[in-house]
Amino acid sequence: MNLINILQDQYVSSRGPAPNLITHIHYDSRKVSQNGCFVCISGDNTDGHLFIDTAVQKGAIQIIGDNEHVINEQAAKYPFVQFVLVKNPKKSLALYSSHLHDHAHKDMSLIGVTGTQGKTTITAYTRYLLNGSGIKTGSIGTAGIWDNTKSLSLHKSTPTTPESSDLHSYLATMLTQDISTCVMEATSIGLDQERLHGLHFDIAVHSNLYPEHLDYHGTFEEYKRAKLRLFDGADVAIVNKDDDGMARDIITSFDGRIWTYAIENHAKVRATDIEVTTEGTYFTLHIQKDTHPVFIPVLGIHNVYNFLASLCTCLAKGISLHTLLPLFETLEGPPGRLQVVSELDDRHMIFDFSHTPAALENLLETVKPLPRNRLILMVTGIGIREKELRAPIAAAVEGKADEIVVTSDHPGDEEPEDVVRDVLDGFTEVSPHIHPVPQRGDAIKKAMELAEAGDLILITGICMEDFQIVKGEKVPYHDYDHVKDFLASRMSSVTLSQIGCTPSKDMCV
Ligand SMILES: CC(=O)N[C@H]1[C@@H](OP(=O)(O)OP(=O)(O)OC[C@H]2O[C@@H](n3ccc(=O)[nH]c3=O)[C@H](O)[C@@H]2O)O[C@H](CO)[C@@H](O)[C@@H]1O[C@H](C)C(=O)N[C@@H](C)C(=O)N[C@H](CCC(=O)O)C(=O)O
Ligand SMILES: Nc1ncnc2c1ncn2[C@@H]1O[C@H](COP(=O)(O)OP(=O)(O)OP(=O)(O)O)[C@@H](O)[C@H]1O
Repeated sequence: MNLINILQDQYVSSRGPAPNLITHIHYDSRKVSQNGCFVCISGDNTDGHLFIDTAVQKGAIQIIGDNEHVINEQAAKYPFVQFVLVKNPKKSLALYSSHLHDHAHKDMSLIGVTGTQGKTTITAYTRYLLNGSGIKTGSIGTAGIWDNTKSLSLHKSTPTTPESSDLHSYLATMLTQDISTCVMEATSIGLDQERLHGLHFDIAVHSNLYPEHLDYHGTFEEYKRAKLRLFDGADVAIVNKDDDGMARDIITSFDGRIWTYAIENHAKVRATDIEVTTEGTYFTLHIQKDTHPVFIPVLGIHNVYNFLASLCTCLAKGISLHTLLPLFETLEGPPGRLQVVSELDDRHMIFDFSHTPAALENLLETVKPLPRNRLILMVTGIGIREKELRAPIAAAVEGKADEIVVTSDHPGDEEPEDVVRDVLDGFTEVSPHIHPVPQRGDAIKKAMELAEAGDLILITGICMEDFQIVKGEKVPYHDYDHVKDFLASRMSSVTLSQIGCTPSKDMCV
Protein backbone atom coordinates (compact mmCIF):
# COMPACT_ATOMS: atom_id res chain seq x y z
CA MET A 1 0.00 0.00 0.00
CA ASN A 2 1.72 3.13 -1.21
CA LEU A 3 0.32 5.93 0.91
CA ILE A 4 1.95 8.64 -1.21
CA ASN A 5 0.13 7.31 -4.28
CA ILE A 6 -3.15 7.25 -2.42
CA LEU A 7 -2.96 10.45 -0.40
CA GLN A 8 -0.80 12.41 -2.84
CA ASP A 9 0.13 15.85 -1.54
CA GLN A 10 -1.83 15.27 1.67
CA TYR A 11 0.58 12.65 3.00
CA VAL A 12 3.02 13.81 5.71
CA SER A 13 4.30 10.72 7.57
CA SER A 14 3.26 7.38 9.03
CA ARG A 15 3.99 5.14 12.01
CA GLY A 16 3.23 1.49 12.68
CA PRO A 17 2.71 -1.53 10.44
CA ALA A 18 1.23 -1.02 6.97
CA PRO A 19 -2.00 -3.04 6.73
CA ASN A 20 -2.28 -5.68 4.04
CA LEU A 21 -5.86 -4.82 3.23
CA ILE A 22 -8.22 -2.00 4.14
CA THR A 23 -11.83 -2.94 3.48
CA HIS A 24 -13.52 0.40 4.15
CA ILE A 25 -12.92 3.94 5.32
CA HIS A 26 -15.06 6.02 7.69
CA TYR A 27 -15.04 9.42 9.38
CA ASP A 28 -17.31 8.21 12.22
CA SER A 29 -15.74 5.90 14.80
CA ARG A 30 -19.16 4.34 15.44
CA LYS A 31 -19.36 3.08 11.87
CA VAL A 32 -15.89 1.50 11.67
CA SER A 33 -15.54 -2.29 11.69
CA GLN A 34 -12.81 -4.93 11.22
CA ASN A 35 -9.95 -3.95 8.89
CA GLY A 36 -11.21 -0.42 8.48
CA CYS A 37 -9.51 2.93 8.22
CA PHE A 38 -10.75 5.72 10.50
CA VAL A 39 -10.26 9.35 9.47
CA CYS A 40 -10.24 11.87 12.33
CA ILE A 41 -12.12 15.03 11.38
CA SER A 42 -12.31 18.06 13.59
CA GLY A 43 -15.93 19.26 13.48
CA ASP A 44 -18.21 21.90 14.91
CA ASN A 45 -19.20 19.83 17.95
CA THR A 46 -16.28 17.56 18.60
CA ASP A 47 -13.00 16.25 17.22
CA GLY A 48 -12.66 12.84 15.58
CA HIS A 49 -9.19 12.50 17.18
CA LEU A 50 -11.03 11.94 20.48
CA PHE A 51 -12.55 8.71 19.16
CA ILE A 52 -9.45 6.80 18.10
CA ASP A 53 -9.83 4.39 21.02
CA THR A 54 -13.37 3.51 19.94
CA ALA A 55 -12.31 3.09 16.32
CA VAL A 56 -9.48 0.73 17.28
CA GLN A 57 -11.81 -1.27 19.54
CA LYS A 58 -14.20 -1.62 16.61
CA GLY A 59 -11.47 -2.99 14.38
CA ALA A 60 -9.72 -0.03 12.72
CA ILE A 61 -6.19 -0.98 11.67
CA GLN A 62 -5.33 2.36 10.14
CA ILE A 63 -5.94 5.86 11.53
CA ILE A 64 -5.59 9.09 9.58
CA GLY A 65 -5.45 12.49 11.24
CA ASP A 66 -3.81 15.90 11.26
CA ASN A 67 -3.18 16.36 14.98
CA GLU A 68 0.47 15.33 15.23
CA HIS A 69 0.50 15.23 19.02
CA VAL A 70 -2.53 12.91 19.28
CA ILE A 71 -1.37 10.77 16.36
CA ASN A 72 2.06 10.22 18.00
CA GLU A 73 0.55 9.54 21.41
CA GLN A 74 -1.94 7.00 20.05
CA ALA A 75 0.67 5.36 17.81
CA ALA A 76 2.69 4.56 20.94
CA LYS A 77 -0.44 3.12 22.58
CA TYR A 78 -1.49 0.95 19.63
CA PRO A 79 1.70 -0.38 17.97
CA PHE A 80 -0.34 -2.88 15.88
CA VAL A 81 -2.22 -0.03 14.12
CA GLN A 82 -0.82 2.20 11.40
CA PHE A 83 -1.12 5.94 12.11
CA VAL A 84 -0.91 8.36 9.20
CA LEU A 85 -0.34 12.08 9.61
CA VAL A 86 -1.86 14.17 6.81
CA LYS A 87 -2.28 17.85 5.99
CA ASN A 88 -6.07 17.80 5.58
CA PRO A 89 -8.14 14.81 6.78
CA LYS A 90 -11.21 15.74 4.65
CA LYS A 91 -9.18 15.88 1.44
CA SER A 92 -7.44 12.67 2.52
CA LEU A 93 -10.83 10.99 3.05
CA ALA A 94 -11.79 11.93 -0.51
CA LEU A 95 -8.53 10.72 -2.06
CA TYR A 96 -8.52 7.48 -0.10
CA SER A 97 -12.19 6.80 -0.94
CA SER A 98 -11.42 7.29 -4.61
CA HIS A 99 -8.60 4.73 -4.29
CA LEU A 100 -10.85 2.18 -2.52
CA HIS A 101 -13.36 2.46 -5.37
CA ASP A 102 -10.77 2.09 -8.13
CA HIS A 103 -11.20 5.74 -9.11
CA ALA A 104 -14.56 4.96 -10.75
CA HIS A 105 -15.15 8.69 -11.29
CA LYS A 106 -12.28 8.81 -13.78
CA ASP A 107 -14.26 6.57 -16.12
CA MET A 108 -17.31 8.81 -15.92
CA SER A 109 -18.30 12.24 -17.08
CA LEU A 110 -19.26 14.41 -14.09
CA ILE A 111 -21.59 17.40 -14.12
CA GLY A 112 -21.82 19.54 -10.97
CA VAL A 113 -24.73 21.88 -10.25
CA THR A 114 -24.41 24.70 -7.75
CA GLY A 115 -26.38 27.76 -6.69
CA THR A 116 -28.77 28.76 -3.94
CA GLN A 117 -31.95 27.53 -5.60
CA GLY A 118 -32.71 25.16 -8.43
CA LYS A 119 -29.96 22.58 -7.93
CA THR A 120 -32.32 19.65 -7.40
CA THR A 121 -34.51 20.65 -10.32
CA ILE A 122 -31.64 21.25 -12.75
CA THR A 123 -30.13 17.92 -11.72
CA ALA A 124 -33.41 16.11 -12.42
CA TYR A 125 -34.04 17.86 -15.76
CA THR A 126 -30.48 17.19 -16.91
CA ARG A 127 -30.71 13.55 -15.96
CA TYR A 128 -33.98 13.27 -17.87
CA LEU A 129 -32.72 15.00 -21.01
CA LEU A 130 -29.42 13.11 -21.11
CA ASN A 131 -31.09 9.73 -20.62
CA GLY A 132 -33.64 10.65 -23.27
CA SER A 133 -30.76 11.45 -25.60
CA GLY A 134 -29.28 8.00 -25.11
CA ILE A 135 -26.57 8.90 -22.56
CA LYS A 136 -26.93 6.68 -19.50
CA THR A 137 -26.98 9.17 -16.65
CA GLY A 138 -27.36 8.89 -12.89
CA SER A 139 -27.77 11.67 -10.37
CA ILE A 140 -26.92 12.51 -6.77
CA GLY A 141 -28.59 15.13 -4.61
CA THR A 142 -31.50 16.07 -2.37
CA ALA A 143 -33.88 13.91 -4.42
CA GLY A 144 -31.73 10.84 -3.70
CA ILE A 145 -29.29 8.71 -5.63
CA TRP A 146 -30.64 7.75 -9.04
CA ASP A 147 -29.44 5.46 -11.76
CA ASN A 148 -30.73 6.07 -15.26
CA THR A 149 -34.22 4.78 -14.46
CA LYS A 150 -34.94 4.85 -10.74
CA SER A 151 -34.08 6.10 -7.29
CA LEU A 152 -31.65 3.69 -5.59
CA SER A 153 -32.24 2.73 -1.99
CA LEU A 154 -28.76 3.73 -0.85
CA HIS A 155 -28.14 5.17 2.60
CA LYS A 156 -27.61 8.95 2.62
CA SER A 157 -25.58 10.46 5.45
CA THR A 158 -26.05 14.09 4.35
CA PRO A 159 -29.12 15.78 2.86
CA THR A 160 -27.60 16.76 -0.50
CA THR A 161 -23.90 16.46 -1.37
CA PRO A 162 -22.65 13.19 0.14
CA GLU A 163 -19.54 12.76 2.22
CA SER A 164 -16.73 11.75 -0.14
CA SER A 165 -16.63 8.18 1.17
CA ASP A 166 -20.30 7.75 0.22
CA LEU A 167 -19.97 9.68 -3.01
CA HIS A 168 -17.23 7.44 -4.39
CA SER A 169 -19.20 4.33 -3.49
CA TYR A 170 -22.28 5.70 -5.30
CA LEU A 171 -20.21 6.47 -8.39
CA ALA A 172 -18.68 3.00 -8.33
CA THR A 173 -22.18 1.49 -8.10
CA MET A 174 -23.28 3.54 -11.10
CA LEU A 175 -20.26 2.49 -13.12
CA THR A 176 -21.09 -1.18 -12.57
CA GLN A 177 -24.40 -0.38 -14.30
CA ASP A 178 -22.57 1.18 -17.26
CA ILE A 179 -23.74 4.63 -16.33
CA SER A 180 -21.35 6.94 -18.12
CA THR A 181 -22.45 10.32 -16.75
CA CYS A 182 -23.43 11.53 -13.31
CA VAL A 183 -25.02 14.87 -12.58
CA MET A 184 -24.75 15.92 -8.96
CA GLU A 185 -25.66 18.78 -6.69
CA ALA A 186 -22.67 20.60 -5.26
CA THR A 187 -23.67 22.51 -2.14
CA SER A 188 -21.55 25.24 -0.62
CA ILE A 189 -21.21 23.15 2.54
CA GLY A 190 -20.23 20.06 0.55
CA LEU A 191 -17.62 22.05 -1.40
CA ASP A 192 -16.31 23.69 1.76
CA GLN A 193 -16.00 20.32 3.48
CA GLU A 194 -13.95 18.91 0.56
CA ARG A 195 -16.53 16.24 -0.22
CA LEU A 196 -15.78 16.77 -3.94
CA HIS A 197 -12.00 16.99 -3.59
CA GLY A 198 -10.17 15.24 -6.42
CA LEU A 199 -13.16 15.04 -8.77
CA HIS A 200 -12.93 16.52 -12.22
CA PHE A 201 -16.09 18.13 -13.55
CA ASP A 202 -16.61 18.25 -17.28
CA ILE A 203 -19.40 20.75 -16.78
CA ALA A 204 -20.09 23.07 -13.83
CA VAL A 205 -23.57 24.58 -13.77
CA HIS A 206 -24.61 27.77 -11.99
CA SER A 207 -28.23 28.63 -11.12
CA ASN A 208 -28.20 31.76 -8.93
CA LEU A 209 -26.82 33.09 -5.67
CA TYR A 210 -28.63 34.72 -2.77
CA PRO A 211 -27.57 34.95 0.88
CA GLU A 212 -28.08 31.54 2.55
CA HIS A 213 -26.22 29.39 5.06
CA LEU A 214 -24.54 32.49 6.42
CA ASP A 215 -24.57 30.94 9.88
CA TYR A 216 -22.22 28.32 8.40
CA HIS A 217 -20.08 30.43 6.04
CA GLY A 218 -19.98 33.65 8.05
CA THR A 219 -20.26 36.08 5.14
CA PHE A 220 -21.87 36.17 1.71
CA GLU A 221 -18.39 36.43 0.15
CA GLU A 222 -17.30 33.20 1.86
CA TYR A 223 -20.51 31.50 0.75
CA LYS A 224 -19.84 32.63 -2.82
CA ARG A 225 -16.21 31.56 -2.61
CA ALA A 226 -17.31 28.06 -1.65
CA LYS A 227 -19.72 27.86 -4.62
CA LEU A 228 -17.09 29.20 -7.04
CA ARG A 229 -14.81 26.29 -6.17
CA LEU A 230 -16.95 24.03 -8.35
CA PHE A 231 -15.73 25.95 -11.38
CA ASP A 232 -12.02 25.47 -10.60
CA GLY A 233 -10.67 23.14 -13.25
CA ALA A 234 -14.03 22.37 -14.92
CA ASP A 235 -13.99 22.25 -18.73
CA VAL A 236 -17.28 24.06 -19.31
CA ALA A 237 -19.25 26.56 -17.21
CA ILE A 238 -22.99 27.08 -17.63
CA VAL A 239 -23.88 30.53 -16.35
CA ASN A 240 -27.16 32.30 -15.63
CA LYS A 241 -26.55 35.81 -17.00
CA ASP A 242 -29.58 37.19 -15.11
CA ASP A 243 -28.07 36.35 -11.73
CA ASP A 244 -26.41 39.25 -9.92
CA GLY A 245 -25.01 36.94 -7.24
CA MET A 246 -22.08 35.28 -9.00
CA ALA A 247 -22.51 35.23 -12.81
CA ARG A 248 -19.96 37.99 -13.27
CA ASP A 249 -17.46 36.27 -10.96
CA ILE A 250 -17.61 33.07 -13.01
CA ILE A 251 -17.46 34.81 -16.38
CA THR A 252 -14.43 36.91 -15.44
CA SER A 253 -12.41 34.13 -13.84
CA PHE A 254 -13.32 30.96 -15.74
CA ASP A 255 -10.67 29.54 -18.10
CA GLY A 256 -12.76 27.03 -20.06
CA ARG A 257 -15.75 27.29 -22.42
CA ILE A 258 -18.76 29.24 -21.19
CA TRP A 259 -22.42 28.78 -22.13
CA THR A 260 -24.71 31.53 -20.90
CA TYR A 261 -28.48 31.43 -20.47
CA ALA A 262 -30.96 34.13 -19.51
CA ILE A 263 -34.48 35.48 -19.79
CA GLU A 264 -33.81 39.19 -19.15
CA ASN A 265 -30.32 39.62 -20.62
CA HIS A 266 -28.67 38.65 -23.86
CA ALA A 267 -27.23 35.16 -23.68
CA LYS A 268 -26.29 32.26 -25.92
CA VAL A 269 -29.51 30.49 -24.92
CA ARG A 270 -32.54 32.55 -24.01
CA ALA A 271 -36.30 32.25 -23.40
CA THR A 272 -38.76 35.01 -24.28
CA ASP A 273 -42.56 35.37 -24.56
CA ILE A 274 -43.12 33.11 -21.56
CA GLU A 275 -46.71 32.05 -20.90
CA VAL A 276 -47.46 29.97 -17.81
CA THR A 277 -50.65 27.87 -17.80
CA THR A 278 -51.96 25.15 -15.48
CA GLU A 279 -50.68 22.55 -17.97
CA GLY A 280 -47.17 23.94 -18.23
CA THR A 281 -45.15 26.73 -19.77
CA TYR A 282 -44.90 27.99 -23.35
CA PHE A 283 -42.04 30.19 -24.56
CA THR A 284 -39.81 31.04 -27.47
CA LEU A 285 -36.38 29.49 -27.24
CA HIS A 286 -33.49 31.42 -28.78
CA ILE A 287 -30.23 29.66 -29.42
CA GLN A 288 -28.02 32.34 -30.83
CA LYS A 289 -29.92 33.41 -33.97
CA ASP A 290 -32.35 30.44 -34.18
CA THR A 291 -35.77 30.48 -32.53
CA HIS A 292 -38.10 27.61 -31.63
CA PRO A 293 -41.52 27.56 -29.97
CA VAL A 294 -41.29 25.34 -26.90
CA PHE A 295 -43.68 23.82 -24.36
CA ILE A 296 -42.46 22.26 -21.12
CA PRO A 297 -44.90 20.57 -18.73
CA VAL A 298 -43.64 22.40 -15.64
CA LEU A 299 -44.73 25.57 -13.89
CA GLY A 300 -43.01 28.76 -12.85
CA ILE A 301 -40.55 31.17 -14.45
CA HIS A 302 -37.82 29.80 -12.20
CA ASN A 303 -38.29 26.41 -13.83
CA VAL A 304 -37.72 28.00 -17.23
CA TYR A 305 -34.34 29.12 -15.86
CA ASN A 306 -33.71 25.60 -14.57
CA PHE A 307 -34.67 24.17 -17.94
CA LEU A 308 -32.33 26.56 -19.78
CA ALA A 309 -29.47 25.52 -17.50
CA SER A 310 -30.13 21.85 -18.28
CA LEU A 311 -30.52 22.51 -21.97
CA CYS A 312 -27.18 24.37 -22.09
CA THR A 313 -25.59 21.43 -20.27
CA CYS A 314 -26.87 18.99 -22.89
CA LEU A 315 -25.83 21.25 -25.77
CA ALA A 316 -22.39 21.71 -24.21
CA LYS A 317 -22.14 17.93 -24.06
CA GLY A 318 -22.57 17.90 -27.82
CA ILE A 319 -26.17 16.69 -28.03
CA SER A 320 -28.03 18.21 -30.95
CA LEU A 321 -31.13 20.34 -30.48
CA HIS A 322 -32.81 18.04 -32.98
CA THR A 323 -32.38 15.14 -30.53
CA LEU A 324 -33.49 17.21 -27.55
CA LEU A 325 -36.57 18.96 -28.93
CA PRO A 326 -38.95 15.95 -28.75
CA LEU A 327 -38.01 15.43 -25.09
CA PHE A 328 -39.12 18.85 -23.90
CA GLU A 329 -42.83 18.18 -23.77
CA THR A 330 -42.37 15.22 -21.43
CA LEU A 331 -39.73 16.86 -19.22
CA GLU A 332 -39.69 15.39 -15.71
CA GLY A 333 -38.65 17.27 -12.58
CA PRO A 334 -37.86 16.01 -9.10
CA PRO A 335 -40.72 14.80 -6.92
CA GLY A 336 -42.57 17.56 -5.13
CA ARG A 337 -41.19 20.62 -6.90
CA LEU A 338 -44.33 22.32 -8.19
CA GLN A 339 -45.53 18.90 -9.14
CA VAL A 340 -48.89 18.93 -10.81
CA VAL A 341 -50.24 15.68 -9.49
CA SER A 342 -53.63 15.35 -10.97
CA GLU A 343 -56.63 16.96 -12.48
CA LEU A 344 -59.41 15.93 -10.18
CA ASP A 345 -62.26 16.36 -12.59
CA ASP A 346 -62.36 20.10 -12.75
CA ARG A 347 -59.98 20.89 -9.87
CA HIS A 348 -56.19 21.17 -9.86
CA MET A 349 -53.69 19.85 -7.34
CA ILE A 350 -50.03 20.72 -6.89
CA PHE A 351 -47.47 19.34 -4.44
CA ASP A 352 -44.54 21.49 -3.48
CA PHE A 353 -41.61 21.04 -1.14
CA SER A 354 -41.91 24.60 0.24
CA HIS A 355 -41.73 24.53 4.02
CA THR A 356 -40.15 27.84 5.00
CA PRO A 357 -41.87 31.24 5.05
CA ALA A 358 -39.71 32.51 2.15
CA ALA A 359 -40.32 29.44 0.01
CA LEU A 360 -44.07 29.60 0.68
CA GLU A 361 -44.17 33.27 -0.30
CA ASN A 362 -42.32 32.43 -3.53
CA LEU A 363 -44.65 29.57 -4.22
CA LEU A 364 -47.73 31.73 -3.76
CA GLU A 365 -46.26 34.28 -6.18
CA THR A 366 -45.57 31.52 -8.70
CA VAL A 367 -49.10 30.14 -8.67
CA LYS A 368 -50.70 33.59 -8.75
CA PRO A 369 -50.94 33.79 -12.58
CA LEU A 370 -52.48 30.32 -12.91
CA PRO A 371 -56.11 30.37 -13.98
CA ARG A 372 -58.24 29.10 -11.07
CA ASN A 373 -61.12 29.87 -8.77
CA ARG A 374 -60.27 29.58 -5.09
CA LEU A 375 -56.91 28.62 -3.62
CA ILE A 376 -56.90 25.87 -0.98
CA LEU A 377 -53.50 25.80 0.75
CA MET A 378 -52.12 23.19 3.11
CA VAL A 379 -49.12 24.24 5.23
CA THR A 380 -47.17 22.28 7.79
CA GLY A 381 -45.18 22.83 10.93
CA ILE A 382 -42.23 20.45 11.13
CA GLY A 383 -41.76 18.47 14.34
CA ILE A 384 -38.16 17.38 13.98
CA ARG A 385 -36.60 20.74 13.11
CA GLU A 386 -37.07 24.46 12.48
CA LYS A 387 -39.48 24.94 15.36
CA GLU A 388 -38.81 28.68 15.15
CA LEU A 389 -40.33 28.77 11.64
CA ARG A 390 -43.78 27.54 12.67
CA ALA A 391 -45.38 30.89 13.53
CA PRO A 392 -43.62 32.75 10.66
CA ILE A 393 -45.13 30.20 8.26
CA ALA A 394 -48.58 31.37 9.31
CA ALA A 395 -47.55 35.00 8.88
CA ALA A 396 -46.23 34.26 5.38
CA VAL A 397 -49.49 32.77 4.12
CA GLU A 398 -52.16 34.62 6.12
CA GLY A 399 -54.75 36.21 3.84
CA LYS A 400 -53.14 34.72 0.71
CA ALA A 401 -55.42 31.69 0.25
CA ASP A 402 -59.17 31.19 0.46
CA GLU A 403 -58.85 28.20 2.77
CA ILE A 404 -55.76 27.25 4.78
CA VAL A 405 -55.32 23.80 6.27
CA VAL A 406 -52.63 23.62 8.96
CA THR A 407 -51.02 20.30 9.72
CA SER A 408 -47.78 18.66 10.92
CA ASP A 409 -44.89 17.01 9.10
CA HIS A 410 -42.47 14.54 10.72
CA PRO A 411 -43.85 15.24 14.23
CA GLY A 412 -40.90 13.42 15.83
CA ASP A 413 -41.10 13.53 19.60
CA GLU A 414 -43.81 16.19 19.61
CA GLU A 415 -47.55 15.72 19.48
CA PRO A 416 -48.90 16.82 16.05
CA GLU A 417 -51.48 18.95 17.90
CA ASP A 418 -48.68 20.96 19.57
CA VAL A 419 -46.88 21.50 16.26
CA VAL A 420 -50.10 22.75 14.68
CA ARG A 421 -50.81 25.02 17.66
CA ASP A 422 -47.39 26.69 17.21
CA VAL A 423 -48.24 27.45 13.57
CA LEU A 424 -51.70 28.74 14.50
CA ASP A 425 -50.07 31.14 16.99
CA GLY A 426 -48.60 32.99 14.01
CA PHE A 427 -51.97 34.03 12.53
CA THR A 428 -53.05 37.49 13.60
CA GLU A 429 -56.77 36.71 13.29
CA VAL A 430 -59.00 33.76 14.06
CA SER A 431 -60.83 32.74 10.89
CA PRO A 432 -63.34 30.04 9.91
CA HIS A 433 -61.15 29.59 6.80
CA ILE A 434 -58.19 28.31 8.82
CA HIS A 435 -58.50 24.59 9.52
CA PRO A 436 -56.21 22.85 12.01
CA VAL A 437 -55.88 19.15 11.15
CA PRO A 438 -52.95 17.60 13.07
CA GLN A 439 -52.49 14.37 11.07
CA ARG A 440 -51.01 15.02 7.60
CA GLY A 441 -53.08 12.39 5.81
CA ASP A 442 -56.32 13.76 7.27
CA ALA A 443 -55.23 17.27 6.31
CA ILE A 444 -54.79 16.27 2.66
CA LYS A 445 -58.30 14.86 2.67
CA LYS A 446 -59.61 18.02 4.31
CA ALA A 447 -57.98 20.17 1.62
CA MET A 448 -59.59 18.02 -1.06
CA GLU A 449 -62.98 18.20 0.64
CA LEU A 450 -62.79 21.97 0.74
CA ALA A 451 -62.06 22.26 -2.99
CA GLU A 452 -64.79 22.94 -5.51
CA ALA A 453 -64.86 23.12 -9.30
CA GLY A 454 -62.03 25.25 -10.69
CA ASP A 455 -60.19 25.44 -7.37
CA LEU A 456 -56.46 24.90 -6.98
CA ILE A 457 -55.26 22.71 -4.07
CA LEU A 458 -51.71 23.42 -3.02
CA ILE A 459 -50.14 20.80 -0.75
CA THR A 460 -46.81 21.79 0.82
CA GLY A 461 -44.27 20.29 3.21
CA ILE A 462 -41.08 18.26 3.35
CA CYS A 463 -42.72 14.87 3.17
CA MET A 464 -40.94 13.83 -0.03
CA GLU A 465 -39.78 10.50 1.31
CA ASP A 466 -41.93 7.48 1.94
CA PHE A 467 -42.12 7.85 5.70
CA GLN A 468 -42.92 10.18 8.59
CA ILE A 469 -40.66 10.38 11.62
CA VAL A 470 -42.83 9.74 14.67
CA LYS A 471 -41.27 9.30 18.12
CA GLY A 472 -37.91 8.35 16.63
CA GLU A 473 -39.40 5.76 14.27
CA LYS A 474 -39.75 5.93 10.49
CA VAL A 475 -43.43 5.18 9.95
CA PRO A 476 -44.34 4.30 6.32
CA TYR A 477 -46.39 7.09 4.83
CA HIS A 478 -47.33 8.28 1.32
CA ASP A 479 -49.25 11.50 0.67
CA TYR A 480 -50.59 10.02 -2.50
CA ASP A 481 -52.27 7.15 -0.65
CA HIS A 482 -54.54 9.74 0.96
CA VAL A 483 -55.29 11.34 -2.39
CA LYS A 484 -56.24 7.94 -3.76
CA ASP A 485 -58.36 7.09 -0.69
CA PHE A 486 -60.23 10.34 -1.05
CA LEU A 487 -60.82 9.79 -4.73
CA ALA A 488 -61.95 6.22 -4.16
CA SER A 489 -64.46 7.34 -1.59
CA ARG A 490 -65.71 10.42 -3.37
CA MET A 491 -65.44 9.86 -7.09
CA SER A 492 -66.72 7.09 -9.23
CA SER A 493 -64.45 7.77 -12.14
CA VAL A 494 -61.57 10.16 -12.23
CA THR A 495 -58.74 10.56 -14.62
CA LEU A 496 -55.46 11.22 -12.91
CA SER A 497 -53.29 12.80 -15.48
CA GLN A 498 -49.73 13.66 -14.66
CA ILE A 499 -47.88 16.69 -15.69
CA GLY A 500 -44.14 16.70 -15.21
CA CYS A 501 -43.93 13.35 -13.39
CA THR A 502 -44.68 9.66 -13.66
CA PRO A 503 -47.38 8.28 -11.41
CA SER A 504 -45.58 6.20 -8.88
CA LYS A 505 -45.32 5.74 -5.18
CA ASP A 506 -42.39 8.13 -4.98
CA MET A 507 -44.26 10.73 -6.94
CA CYS A 508 -45.66 12.84 -4.20
CA VAL A 509 -44.57 11.34 -0.97
C1 LIG B 1 -23.10 21.18 9.79
C2 LIG B 1 -22.29 20.17 9.04
O1 LIG B 1 -21.98 20.35 7.90
N1 LIG B 1 -21.99 19.03 9.71
C3 LIG B 1 -21.08 18.06 9.12
C4 LIG B 1 -19.90 17.96 10.05
O2 LIG B 1 -20.41 17.59 11.27
P1 LIG B 1 -19.86 18.24 12.59
O3 LIG B 1 -18.86 19.29 12.28
O4 LIG B 1 -21.01 18.61 13.43
O5 LIG B 1 -19.15 16.99 13.22
P2 LIG B 1 -18.95 16.74 14.77
O6 LIG B 1 -20.20 16.26 15.37
O7 LIG B 1 -18.26 17.91 15.38
O8 LIG B 1 -17.94 15.50 14.74
C5 LIG B 1 -16.60 15.62 14.24
C6 LIG B 1 -16.18 14.27 13.72
O9 LIG B 1 -16.19 13.35 14.81
C7 LIG B 1 -16.82 12.18 14.39
N2 LIG B 1 -17.34 11.44 15.54
C8 LIG B 1 -18.26 12.02 16.36
C9 LIG B 1 -18.76 11.30 17.41
C10 LIG B 1 -18.32 9.98 17.65
O10 LIG B 1 -18.74 9.29 18.59
N3 LIG B 1 -17.40 9.48 16.81
C11 LIG B 1 -16.89 10.17 15.76
O11 LIG B 1 -16.07 9.66 15.01
C12 LIG B 1 -17.90 12.66 13.44
O12 LIG B 1 -18.37 11.64 12.57
C13 LIG B 1 -17.14 13.74 12.67
O13 LIG B 1 -16.42 13.19 11.60
O14 LIG B 1 -18.99 17.00 9.62
C14 LIG B 1 -19.56 15.69 9.47
C15 LIG B 1 -18.46 14.75 9.03
O15 LIG B 1 -17.70 15.27 8.00
C16 LIG B 1 -20.70 15.76 8.45
O16 LIG B 1 -21.24 14.48 8.24
C17 LIG B 1 -21.74 16.72 8.96
O17 LIG B 1 -22.80 16.84 8.03
C18 LIG B 1 -24.10 16.61 8.58
C19 LIG B 1 -24.49 15.15 8.47
C20 LIG B 1 -25.13 17.45 7.85
O18 LIG B 1 -26.31 17.19 7.90
N4 LIG B 1 -24.70 18.50 7.20
C21 LIG B 1 -25.62 19.39 6.49
C22 LIG B 1 -25.69 20.76 7.15
C23 LIG B 1 -25.14 19.55 5.06
O19 LIG B 1 -24.01 19.23 4.70
N5 LIG B 1 -26.05 20.01 4.21
C24 LIG B 1 -25.77 20.28 2.81
C25 LIG B 1 -26.99 20.89 2.14
C26 LIG B 1 -27.08 22.34 2.44
C27 LIG B 1 -28.13 22.98 1.55
O20 LIG B 1 -29.33 22.75 1.79
O21 LIG B 1 -27.74 23.72 0.64
C28 LIG B 1 -25.47 19.00 2.04
O22 LIG B 1 -24.71 19.08 1.07
O23 LIG B 1 -26.01 17.94 2.38
N1 LIG C 1 -33.92 28.83 -10.61
C1 LIG C 1 -34.60 29.16 -9.51
N2 LIG C 1 -34.69 30.45 -9.12
C2 LIG C 1 -35.37 30.81 -8.02
N3 LIG C 1 -36.04 29.93 -7.24
C3 LIG C 1 -36.01 28.64 -7.56
C4 LIG C 1 -35.28 28.19 -8.72
N4 LIG C 1 -35.43 26.87 -8.80
C5 LIG C 1 -36.17 26.49 -7.77
N5 LIG C 1 -36.53 27.55 -7.01
C6 LIG C 1 -37.31 27.54 -5.75
O1 LIG C 1 -36.57 26.78 -4.81
C7 LIG C 1 -37.31 25.64 -4.37
C8 LIG C 1 -36.36 24.47 -4.28
O2 LIG C 1 -35.96 24.09 -5.58
P1 LIG C 1 -34.81 23.02 -5.76
O3 LIG C 1 -35.06 21.90 -4.82
O4 LIG C 1 -34.63 22.71 -7.18
O5 LIG C 1 -33.57 23.89 -5.26
P2 LIG C 1 -32.27 23.42 -4.46
O6 LIG C 1 -31.20 24.39 -4.83
O7 LIG C 1 -31.97 22.02 -4.74
O8 LIG C 1 -32.70 23.59 -2.97
P3 LIG C 1 -32.71 22.46 -1.82
O9 LIG C 1 -31.29 22.02 -1.61
O10 LIG C 1 -33.27 23.22 -0.65
O11 LIG C 1 -33.59 21.36 -2.32
C9 LIG C 1 -38.42 25.46 -5.40
O12 LIG C 1 -39.57 24.89 -4.82
C10 LIG C 1 -38.67 26.86 -5.89
O13 LIG C 1 -39.58 27.50 -5.02
